[in-house]
Amino acid sequence: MKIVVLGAGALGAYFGARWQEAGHEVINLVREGRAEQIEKNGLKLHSEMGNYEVPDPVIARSPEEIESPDLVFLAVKGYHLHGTLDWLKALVNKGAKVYPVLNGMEHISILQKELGEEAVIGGLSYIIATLDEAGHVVHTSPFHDLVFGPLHTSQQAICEELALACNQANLNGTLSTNILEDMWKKYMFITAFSGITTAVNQPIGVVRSYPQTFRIAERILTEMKQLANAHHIDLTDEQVQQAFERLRGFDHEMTSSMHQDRRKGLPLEVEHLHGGALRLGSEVGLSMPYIETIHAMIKPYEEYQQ
Ligand SMILES: NC(=O)C1=CN([C@@H]2O[C@H](COP(=O)(O)OP(=O)(O)OC[C@H]3O[C@@H](n4cnc5c(N)ncnc54)[C@H](OP(=O)(O)O)[C@@H]3O)[C@@H](O)[C@H]2O)C=CC1
Ligand SMILES: CC(C)(CO)C(=O)C(=O)O
Repeated sequence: MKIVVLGAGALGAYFGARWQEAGHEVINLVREGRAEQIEKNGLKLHSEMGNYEVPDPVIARSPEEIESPDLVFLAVKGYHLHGTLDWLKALVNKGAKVYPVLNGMEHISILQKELGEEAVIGGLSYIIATLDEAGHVVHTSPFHDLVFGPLHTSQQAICEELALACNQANLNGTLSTNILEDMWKKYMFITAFSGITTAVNQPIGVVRSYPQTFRIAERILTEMKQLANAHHIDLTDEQVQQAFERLRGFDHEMTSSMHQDRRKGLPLEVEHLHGGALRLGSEVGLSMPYIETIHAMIKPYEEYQQ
């Protein structure tokens, strides 16, 4: 497959390198700063699942340099989504479908509105990855999972092609039969996990040792389940409990990517995740006091620089 990685940061560069390792054609469509970093330092993965250095990372600085793309793997932060729309439109006009892996849900309707419903595949990822000072990927989880599935009937073939590409690569790819439900399940989980760890500024083990604090995570899961139900997605109380058990089972030091960003003084995706949930709630007249409080607590750190 010919895959364009738009957002060749921690997650995008990781999966792009894995596809390239498996023999697929991968082009990193990047802005100037990242282009210079990759040209200077190369593209390396330091990974629990196997280190890898991309022999000749392919870089493009504009979609005009790219012919006949099959797929755009979109892995920017929520607050950078609008800045990618012109490049995405150019690539969709050249025939590409877009596979976004951003946490959250709001980006899907924005992308569908801007690019057309046929262009946007559903998707998500489970991985823990970050960039080091050289711009190399540091992958610290034993999982590196991609889930994707059609949001439009015309997308079955490209999803099957992607499933094949994932099978050939050193990663776990799943072609979902209900991608919307899978995305909402992750949205429910990440809103609670990133919300509580970022607001408290502690990893999950510390949160768990204060039952009254940990209970807030369960309340957020419940509010997200109600939100999903109000949007006709059939999440259940049992799935809330499974997500809560997952938080119970994490290692003491485990934390969310949003909390890692807070620790590094980087901008936070709170508006895309928690703000997005509140906007989706107000569309259906649902009040979500725990999410509203967590959103308000994290908001002052949104643009925080240490
Ligand atoms: N990291 C993780 O472990 C996980 C992340 N996610 C989700 O994946 C998404 C990406 O996260 P992550 O990889 O950590 O983020 P990073 O910040 O590491 O990478 C994002 C990249 O997007 C690039 N970018 C931003 N705007 C543009 C643009 N207009 N054109 C080209 N490139 C652009 C940035 O480059 P530049 O240097 O130019 O700013 C940066 O390299 C987020 O939504 C996150 O929630 C989900 C699961 C786990
Ligand atoms: C839950 C986790 C760690 C797994 O992908 C994640 O998505 C994040 O923290 O952003």
